[in-house]
Amino acid sequence: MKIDEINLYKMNMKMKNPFTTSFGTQQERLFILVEVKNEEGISGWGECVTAELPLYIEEFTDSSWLMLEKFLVPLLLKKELDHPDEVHELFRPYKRNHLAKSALDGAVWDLYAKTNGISLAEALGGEKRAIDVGVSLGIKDDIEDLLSEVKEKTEEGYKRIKIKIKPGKDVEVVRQVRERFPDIPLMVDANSAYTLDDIDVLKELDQFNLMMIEQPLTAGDLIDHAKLQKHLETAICLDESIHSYEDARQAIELGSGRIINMKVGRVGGLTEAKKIHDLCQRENIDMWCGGMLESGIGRAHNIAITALANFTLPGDTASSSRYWEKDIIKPEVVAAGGQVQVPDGPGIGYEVDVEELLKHAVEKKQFV
Ligand SMILES: O=C(O)CCC(=O)C1=CC=C[C@@H](O)[C@@H]1C(=O)O
Ligand SMILES: [Mg+2]
Repeated sequence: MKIDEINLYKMNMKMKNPFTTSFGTQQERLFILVEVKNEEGISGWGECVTAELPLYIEEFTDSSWLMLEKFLVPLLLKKELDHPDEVHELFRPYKRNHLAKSALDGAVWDLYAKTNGISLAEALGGEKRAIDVGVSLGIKDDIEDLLSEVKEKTEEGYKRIKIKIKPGKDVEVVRQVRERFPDIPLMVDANSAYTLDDIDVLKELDQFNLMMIEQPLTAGDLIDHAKLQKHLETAICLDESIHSYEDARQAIELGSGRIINMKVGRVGGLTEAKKIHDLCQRENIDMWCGGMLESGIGRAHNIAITALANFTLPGDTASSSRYWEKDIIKPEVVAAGGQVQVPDGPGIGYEVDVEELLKHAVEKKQFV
């Protein structure tokens, strides 16, 4: 397939509700969509899941826009490719910038699947017809707001509830959730808000039968997580510490955690995500697919990768309606009974609603 045209769209979409984590609050999502077209005019779509500020990772939307425009698009434009795996190799000379790389990687995978008349899930080797999904709840000022959201989402059938914690909003919050909901599958995500000095607080979480404690310590750390895991009954799940196959290999060897939250953007795309999946499958490391408050295009990619067998735990791919008044795909992603059906149409399996997309595009750039 020849990448004949590439379009970048800088998007500004307002989420229904603010989303608060240990490092800040988002409601206006400023991110990038990328479209790659072949000579027949077929489009593949990808999403660069940056935010306006570099709070979760060092990349941010304006930096990724520049990275795409100045370095990555010129490498890919007019290239003849046999397989999407070649994109990862093309981009290798430039360091990191994984969210930007992932957007183009994902768009080429979508185009490849479409031109071969298969679903993206099938192209990746996924066989699930439906995936189990959970939901990630932001930090709330009032515990009653959190408890009512846990009740609402549990009644909607989500297969697990993820709540955010940070110093001062941790043990007591989890205690009250557990007292109200003693049996629900429950996990916490600390977004690197703790250090080994907080080991006593983190050990107190062991009493709540949590599925996992996600990324308690510094982003990128493997050593201290390995030390901490030895003191915890609860599994540590790594998010911001796993940016590549190499990170995953070292984390497994060190015992830094027992679960990996796969975010396709964080690792630089579907090709690397698949490599990490296969490693975790060989090493019996549980995985699930994390979310980055994506639009429907990013959600579609998350559904496709989650169709692979070693995505053994419910991920963050909740319904479009949890985030958006109106998503930019048709149909929207719908979680029913804690499951999302894996589309079997070509590529991502959803139609991109370009008219709706353009309403939120604050900038567009075409490369031909
Ligand atoms: O997309 C979703 O619903 C998951 C959102 C979520 O939990 C996160 C999004 C982006 C970065 C982080 O704040 C956090 C995470 O760490 O998973
Ligand atoms: Mg996380």
